[in-house]
Amino acid sequence: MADIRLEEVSHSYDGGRTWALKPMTWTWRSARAYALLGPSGCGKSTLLNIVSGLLSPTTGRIWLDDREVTAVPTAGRNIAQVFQFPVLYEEMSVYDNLAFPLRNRRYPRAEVDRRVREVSRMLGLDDHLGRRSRRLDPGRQQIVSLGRGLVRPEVAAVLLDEPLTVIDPAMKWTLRSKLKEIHRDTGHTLIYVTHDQTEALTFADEVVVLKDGEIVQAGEPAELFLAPAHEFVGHFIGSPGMNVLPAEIAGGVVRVGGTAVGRAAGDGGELPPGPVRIGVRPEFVRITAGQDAPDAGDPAGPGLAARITGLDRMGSHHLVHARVDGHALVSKTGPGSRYEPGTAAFLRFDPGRAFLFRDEVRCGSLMPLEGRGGT
Ligand SMILES: Nc1ncnc2c1ncn2[C@@H]1O[C@H](COP(=O)(O)OP(=O)(O)OP(=O)(O)O)[C@@H](O)[C@H]1O
Repeated sequence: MADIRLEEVSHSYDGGRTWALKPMTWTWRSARAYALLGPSGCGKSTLLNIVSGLLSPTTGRIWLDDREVTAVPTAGRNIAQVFQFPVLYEEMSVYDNLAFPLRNRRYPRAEVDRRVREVSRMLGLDDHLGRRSRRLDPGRQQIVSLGRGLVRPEVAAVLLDEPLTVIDPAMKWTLRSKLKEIHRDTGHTLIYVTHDQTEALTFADEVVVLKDGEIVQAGEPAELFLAPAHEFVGHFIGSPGMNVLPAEIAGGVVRVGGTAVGRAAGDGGELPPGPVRIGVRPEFVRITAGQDAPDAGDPAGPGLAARITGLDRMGSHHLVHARVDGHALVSKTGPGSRYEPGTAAFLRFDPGRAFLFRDEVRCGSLMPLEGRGGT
């Protein structure tokens, strides 16, 4: 196994008019499980095909540890790839399909048998080993494809391009946890492409978020949720996504309308005055109204004046919709909360959970005003 390092790798399909991948320097570390997450057309498959060697990058170099493989074709890279739809020899048995990548590389017969049976057991294929692949339903065929990707013990990485698309939803959960188990057992480097945040967050040690051919953030699932580095990550991950509220910095204080909501703490030093956007997830917006409303003497201040505009009862929680200074905001509250549309309310943000963005990129955090507990 090896680290896979991309150095200034980019790709254009139209001679440089548009870029499916913008110059990217990034290392996939050995033995980690990655999810490559992003919307349709953001460049996920392009990136994967460059790693596997199916596609030659327009610029840049690719390394497996200290061996450069930019010009090495797929077969010489020792990387397995599983696609969205089954890729099998339909006339071969399931056993022979699983054995194929090993026999092709001249593994000893006993080793072939041992690995095939191991993978078959892990993926629940034991009862189907003798059947012809074309006789299986498409879901089971895809599981065999997955097995073919996982059967070789020494691959540098297994690349999975939306591999569970044809699998029915109930089976998806089982297979995803199976993949995690297999990852724990084999220590393969896995790169799993998906546009589904749940799939990415539940599967990966590290999630790499791609937008318009660029990595906008990479980190552990909790990091992406708790501290989005880009507004896109705030919107794309989370349900519903992060709220964004236009504000202004003056004298180090952040104001929404006329109300001071906190101090600006820059990620890389003091933030210059001017417009900024506050990003805060619905989970971290506290809403108070009616009898719960803070009185004027509350040392934390009353919070941001808002008006409740709607309530969605979601079963496990409520989504309270409000308007603040002409902007819509959502708060996630407990299932028993009673907020009446049309009533006045106050909003506060959990300290350390509201961030400041300029040009969509995080530039700082919203800190409590001196001597106050929060917004
Ligand atoms: N063979 C090709 N020829 C020309 N343009 C292409 C080709 N393949 C992809 N593209 C373009 O490159 C961009 C990135 O596509 P890519 O398939 O890598 O994205 P993706 O994130 O994998 O999308 P999806 O989730 O829909 O598969 C898109 O604008 C797409 O239209």
